[in-house]
Amino acid sequence: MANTPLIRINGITLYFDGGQTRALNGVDLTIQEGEFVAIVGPSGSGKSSILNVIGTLDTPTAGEIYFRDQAYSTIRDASLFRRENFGFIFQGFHLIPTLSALDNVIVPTIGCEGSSHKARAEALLNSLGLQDRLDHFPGKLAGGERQRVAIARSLINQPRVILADEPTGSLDSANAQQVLDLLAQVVREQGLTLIMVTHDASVSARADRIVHMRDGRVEHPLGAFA
Ligand SMILES: Nc1ncnc2c1ncn2[C@@H]1O[C@H](COP(=O)(O)OP(=O)(O)OP(=O)(O)O)[C@@H](O)[C@H]1O
Repeated sequence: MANTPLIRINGITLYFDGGQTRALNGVDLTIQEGEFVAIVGPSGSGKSSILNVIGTLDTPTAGEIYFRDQAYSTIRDASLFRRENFGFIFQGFHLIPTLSALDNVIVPTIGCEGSSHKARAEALLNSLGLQDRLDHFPGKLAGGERQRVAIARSLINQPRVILADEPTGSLDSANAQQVLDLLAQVVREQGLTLIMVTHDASVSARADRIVHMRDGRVEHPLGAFA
């Protein structure tokens, strides 16, 4: 594991509703390259919010985030930065119902240069055991299969970090286990960093580190706050 953190979060605050709702309240957190970090905490504690600001889906109200040495406040093209560095996996899969599994995986490459996206998507789906499902629409796939398509989609642009928000939350325990095994395997093989929000203790138990959140802050051992 590298000594310089991959991601450094300094005093991040995030407000919604014109300042009426405080989702994050001074979060400090560092994440090393190659780490599997589980983010846990009560509902409303800011878990999804921290994932969203790391992934540039939300812009913090105050504070700074660094990716290696690049400060987020200096990023000119957030969607390019996001596409180059992050893959996203959501609890509800977020697949497009009118596209096949293969086309769903290709969606994040739209507008990108290069011609090998389809071959790469096929290879990813094959590696996730979906070689017989390439032409299936999401409605014809089981939940575990849908999430495997979503994992393939998250990997299509060769990101450095996977941000997963309750990826097993809609699956029964056998499928959850299988999806988690596949995700952990691919992350390990490719040396990716995995940041995962989860309510499931059997999922967080597999992480290198568990980050506890409460009231928009990272809770440290002994009840102290960062
Ligand atoms: N887009 C939004 N607009 C307004 N308020 C929001 C928005 N997103 C989150 N919030 C609020 O910010 C706070 C933190 O929400 P967040 O979704 O980050 O928590 P969470 O820990 O992920 O919760 P859960 O486990 O229920 O998903 C909550 O009070 C939530 O209602």
